[in-house]
Amino acid sequence: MIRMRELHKSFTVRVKAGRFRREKRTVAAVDGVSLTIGRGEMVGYIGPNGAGKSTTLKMLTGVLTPSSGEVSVCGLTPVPQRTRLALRIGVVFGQRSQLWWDLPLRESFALLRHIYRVPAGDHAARLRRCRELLDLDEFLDTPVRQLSLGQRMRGELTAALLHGPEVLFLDEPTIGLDVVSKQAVRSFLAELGATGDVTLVLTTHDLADIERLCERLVVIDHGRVVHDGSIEALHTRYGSRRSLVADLEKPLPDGFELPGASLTAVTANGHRVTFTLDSATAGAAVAGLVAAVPVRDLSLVEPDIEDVVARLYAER
Ligand SMILES: Nc1ncnc2c1ncn2[C@@H]1O[C@H](COP(=O)(O)OP(=O)(O)OP(=O)(O)O)[C@@H](O)[C@H]1O
Repeated sequence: MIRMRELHKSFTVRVKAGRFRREKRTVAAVDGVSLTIGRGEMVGYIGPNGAGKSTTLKMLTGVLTPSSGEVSVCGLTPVPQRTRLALRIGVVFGQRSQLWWDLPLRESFALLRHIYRVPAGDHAARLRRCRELLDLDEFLDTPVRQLSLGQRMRGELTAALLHGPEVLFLDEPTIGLDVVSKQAVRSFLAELGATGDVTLVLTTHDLADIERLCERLVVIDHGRVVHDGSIEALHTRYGSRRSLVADLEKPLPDGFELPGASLTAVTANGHRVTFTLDSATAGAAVAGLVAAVPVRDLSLVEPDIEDVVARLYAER
C-alpha cells in the first residue's frame, strides 16, 4: 500500500556565520528511508523533534517532492498524481485544518461530499458512523471557529474519512486534547483499524497512542529509521525489565538481597520498595521477599514504553 525506497529530502537553509555573513547549509530531513507498509497495517511513526516525521508524511501525501528515492502510495506517485491520490487517502495534520472556519461542521461535511463526489448514500452512512462513534451531534451545527480543540479534531477525523480513503495519515492527532477526547479519538481509530480496511500511519509524541493502536512501530532519528518492529521487540532490544513494587510492614533487613533482582527504589520510611527483575521470575522474587519480611501489598509493573523510547533517543 505504501512503498518508500531510499527516500531523501534535503532543505537548504541559511545560517548565521559571523556578524554579517550568512552561509547556505543543507539539512537532510529524511535521509534514506526505505519502508513497505501493507494494507490494513497500523503503523506508529515516531522520533524526537526534528527527526523527519512530518517531512516523510508530506512526501507521502504529495505536499513535498522528494530530493531522491522512490515513493508510492496506493500504487500512485504522490506529487505528480496528487489529485488522484487525494481521493484514496485521508490526512489529518493536528496543527492544520481542512474545515471551513466560518461554516458549521455539518456544512463543511456537505461541501466535502461535493468536492470528492461521494455518492449520497455512502456519505450518509459514513457520517452516521462518525457521528455515533465520535459524538458529533451536540456541535454539528456550530461554526468550526467556535469548536474546542477536541471537538474540532473529531470533526477533522470525520472530514478525512467521508470519502472512504484506503490510507489515513495522522500527524499528531491527539496533540493538546484532554484525556477524555484523547480516549475518544483513540477508541475511534482502534475501531477503524480493527476493520482492516484502512491502512493507518500515525506520528505522535504521545506514546499511549502507539500502545493503544499500533502493532508496528517505526522510530526515525536524524532522517533515518532506527527501529522497525513491534513494541515488544523494542523492549527486548533495549532490555526492558519488569518491576516488583512491594509495601512492607517494616523496612528490609540490612544488606537484604533478592537473587536475580536489583533494588531500584526505597521510600524514605523504607516501607515501599521497588525491585527491577533482572533474571528472577516474578514468582521467585515474591517468594524471596515474603520469606524475608512481612509484605502488605504487591504489584508487578510492566516496562514503560516512555522509558525505553527515552533510552533509544538518548543513545543516539
Ligand atoms: N521547509 C523547511 N525548510 C527548511 N528546513 C526544514 C523545513 N521543514 C523541515 N525542515 C527541517 O527538517 C528537519 C526535519 O523536520 P520535520 O518537521 O520533518 O521533523 P519532525 O520529526 O516532524 O519534528 P517534530 O516532532 O518537531 O514535529 C528539521 O531539522 C527541520 O528543521
